[in-house]
Amino acid sequence: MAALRNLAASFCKPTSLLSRTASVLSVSARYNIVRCMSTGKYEYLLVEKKGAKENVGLITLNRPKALNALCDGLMVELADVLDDFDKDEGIGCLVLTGSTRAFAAGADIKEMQDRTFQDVAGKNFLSAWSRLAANKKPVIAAVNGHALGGGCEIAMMCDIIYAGEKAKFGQPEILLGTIPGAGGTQRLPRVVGKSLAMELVLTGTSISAADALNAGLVSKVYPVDTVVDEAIKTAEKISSNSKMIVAMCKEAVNRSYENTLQEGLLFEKKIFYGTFATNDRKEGMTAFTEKRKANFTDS
Ligand SMILES: CC(C)=CC(=O)SCCNC(=O)CCNC(=O)[C@H](O)C(C)(C)COP(=O)(O)OP(=O)(O)OC[C@H]1O[C@@H](n2cnc3c(N)ncnc32)[C@H](O)[C@@H]1OP(=O)(O)O
Repeated sequence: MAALRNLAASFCKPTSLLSRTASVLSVSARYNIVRCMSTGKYEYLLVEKKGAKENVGLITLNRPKALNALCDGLMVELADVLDDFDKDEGIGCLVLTGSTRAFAAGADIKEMQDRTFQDVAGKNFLSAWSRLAANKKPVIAAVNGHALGGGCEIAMMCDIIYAGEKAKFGQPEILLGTIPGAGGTQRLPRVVGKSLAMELVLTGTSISAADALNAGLVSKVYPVDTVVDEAIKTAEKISSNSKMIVAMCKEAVNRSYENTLQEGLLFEKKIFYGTFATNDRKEGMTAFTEKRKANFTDS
């Protein structure tokens, strides 16, 4: 109960509520999303703190009737929750999950079907989606069921993907007469290679969790009912490290996708040197030599 009260309080802080309302209103206005924020509850998400130290933020996509289709309102709420968790100093890592049947079946086709070129290009459709990829704190996707189209793309925006045994990954946009718009033609080939990515985006077929593991799209596969708990366990391990050093490490790995190897190695070295300006680097090495557990202060 105390945890719930804390969570509610953190989401109801006047500044947080104001900024959340402002960001929702600005994006909502562009897409004519009519939604009541006055209750402080999310319409499309469940948000909890997990782990023995409540240092893991669990975000559950909660639009079951539409298989968690990623409508504009849901993506705005997701961006909003990410902002809140980013500001929360007690949270070190996030887990993003859906239902047993679907992580997410893609962008909301019914919402998209009547949009024109002017609507999508002029109003910068999918702009709220990039918030997840830009998150400073690590995010683990715990995927069960369908992760299709935008569902596969938001899983790929996460830093680690754990899959339940029955998960399915695919980019079926071609079957709708369009192409992926949130990274399916860009992130996917970098992860699974050109041949498999081409096959998936050009045929619209999906692959199993086992094949996704083989291809390197996911790092681990678990029984369906344990994947979220396993993700939380890993998130707790990450959260027990220095948040500052974790963010630096995440940024260094992400640079490997953007840079040449030489530029990446240079960037890594600079970040590595940078850790020597922190108290946590000093504490980590001191704790090792004193044979005790490090007590990081995120400074
Ligand atoms: C990000 C960008 C730029 C693009 C995209 O993501 S485009 C979307 C890509 N995704 C897809 O094309 C997948 C669409 N969904 C399906 O193919 C199927 O729903 C399924 C294979 C995931 C599951 O099939 P199943 O027979 O088990 O279930 P359904 O009866 O088809 O679905 C249940 C319920 O959910 C609604 N639904 C499912 N996916 C979406 C979606 N992407 N957008 C909107 N609504 C979706 C589906 O219509 C049905 O609801 P109703 O019974 O009320 O119609």
